[in-house]
Amino acid sequence: MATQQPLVLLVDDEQDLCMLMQMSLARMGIKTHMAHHLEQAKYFFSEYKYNACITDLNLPDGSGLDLVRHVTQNHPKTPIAVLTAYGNMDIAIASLKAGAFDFVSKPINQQHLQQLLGKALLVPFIDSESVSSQLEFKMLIGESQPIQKLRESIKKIARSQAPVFITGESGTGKEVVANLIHQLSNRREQAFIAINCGAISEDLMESELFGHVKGCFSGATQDKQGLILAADGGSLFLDEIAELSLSMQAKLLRAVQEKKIRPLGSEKEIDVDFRIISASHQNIEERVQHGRFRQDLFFRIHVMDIALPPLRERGQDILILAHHFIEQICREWGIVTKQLNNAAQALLLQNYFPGNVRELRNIIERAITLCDEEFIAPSHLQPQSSYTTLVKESNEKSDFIQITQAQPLDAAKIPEEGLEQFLENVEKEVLLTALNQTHWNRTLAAKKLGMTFRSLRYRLKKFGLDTED
Ligand SMILES: Nc1ncnc2c1ncn2[C@@H]1O[C@H](COP(=O)(O)OP(=O)(O)OP(=O)(O)O)[C@@H](O)[C@H]1O
Repeated sequence: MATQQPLVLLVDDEQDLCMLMQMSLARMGIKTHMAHHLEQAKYFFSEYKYNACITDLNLPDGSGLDLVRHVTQNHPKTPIAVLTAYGNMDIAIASLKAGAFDFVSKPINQQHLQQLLGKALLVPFIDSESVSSQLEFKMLIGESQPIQKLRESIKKIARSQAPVFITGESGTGKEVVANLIHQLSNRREQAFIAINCGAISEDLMESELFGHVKGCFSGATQDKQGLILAADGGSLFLDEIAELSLSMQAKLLRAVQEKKIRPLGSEKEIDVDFRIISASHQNIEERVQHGRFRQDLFFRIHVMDIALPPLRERGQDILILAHHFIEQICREWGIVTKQLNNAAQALLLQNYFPGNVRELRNIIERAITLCDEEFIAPSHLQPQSSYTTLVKESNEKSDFIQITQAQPLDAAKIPEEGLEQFLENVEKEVLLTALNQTHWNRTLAAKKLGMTFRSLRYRLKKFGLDTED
C-alpha cells in the first residue's frame, strides 16, 4: 500500500451505506470522501486525486457505469469498483467490460471490501499513456482494424481482476495477448506463468499445477511448488485449457472459486491469489454441450472474452509483422537488415497461413538463412514444409505449393528406402492430408485420424511438423 494515507471516493446515494464503508476503510488507515450523485462524483474527481473509487450503479442522476467510463478515460490510474445487487452478474460483467477493477455485491461483506481495496491500492495502474502504448506496440505488432480494436479491449480488461478467455487459431498470438494483459495490469510486478495444458501428460498435470510434497509418489524426492502458487499475486495463463481432463477441471474449479490449493500428498490448504487467463483454439461451448468441459468452470473462466483474428484476415499486418521479424532476427544474428522485394511481399499477402503469426515468423527466419543478398525473393520464402499452402484454392498457382505425394504401394516391390523409412513417409503424408483437410485444426485432424490429440502431437513432433514450439 502507498506510504501516504490513501484517499478513496465512495459514491452511493444511501448515506448509511457510505458511512459503513467509511468506518470499515478507516480501520485500514484509508481516508475517504463521499459523493451521493454522479455529477458530484465527477466534480470531486476534477478536484482531488483518488487512489481508488467505489461506486453504486444506481445513482439519482445517472448510472455508475457512466462514472466507470469517465474514470477509465480521464483518470486511468485510479481503479474503480462497483457495488452490485447480489447475484446480478450481467451488470457486474458489463461494468468489468467498461473498465471496472472489480465488483462487490450488496449487502457488503466487510472482509471482501477490505480485500478488494487492499488489492486495488497495492500497485497503481500504469497511468502514463506513453508507457502503456509503448508496451502495446512493442508486444502486439499490427495496425489492422481488428488489432486496433483489440488494443482498446485489452486496456480495459487489464484494469480488472476478472478472468479472461481468449480464443483464436493456433499461432494467432493468444499468449502474447495474455502476457500484455498481465503487463498492463496492477499484477505486473508479480509473475506471469504460462502453461500449455495440451503439452503436459495427464499423470503429471496435478503435480505441475498444484505441486506436491516429498515422498507422496515414487520420484517425489523433494517438495515441489506448483505453477498456480508460482503465479501468486500475478496471472496464470492456461493455454489449451480444453485439454484438461474432467478430474483436473474439478480441481481447478476449486482453486479458482476458493482461491485455495492443496499440493498432492499435503494435508494443508494454501491461500493463493491469481488471475486466470485461459485460451483455447477449440470450440469450448461445444465441449460443454457434449459434457467434455464442465459448465461451472466455463462460466468461471469466461467472464471477459477476446477473439483473435487469423493472420490471413489481417491484411497489411502480414507485411508489418514480416518486417518486424526481419529486423528482430537480423538484429539477433548481428547481420545487416534485409528487405522483402515486391514479388516476395505479394506472395506473402496471398498466403493462407494455417499456422498464423508463428508460421510467418518461421518462414521469415528460413528466408533469412537462405538469402545471401539484401533482398528476400519468393524463392527464399519456402513454406515450413510442403503442406503450408495446400489449403489454398487448389487451382490457384503459388510458388509455395510444392506437393509431394506418397507413391502408391506396389505389393511386388520392396521399397528402396527400407520398410521403416517407407512407413514413416506414408505416415507423414497421411498426417499432412488430415491437417490440410482440417485447415490445421489439430483437434479435428486427430479426430479424423481416430487418434488422441496427444498422440497426434507426439507424431507431429517426431516429424518436426509441430508448429507449436
Ligand atoms: N501481434 C503479434 N506481434 C508480435 N508477435 C506476435 C504477434 N502475434 C503472435 N506473435 C508471435 O507469434 C508466435 C506465436 O504466438 P503465441 O504463442 O502467442 O500464439 P498462440 O495463439 O498462443 O499459439 P498456440 O495456440 O499454438 O498456443 C510467438 O512467437 C509470438 O511472439
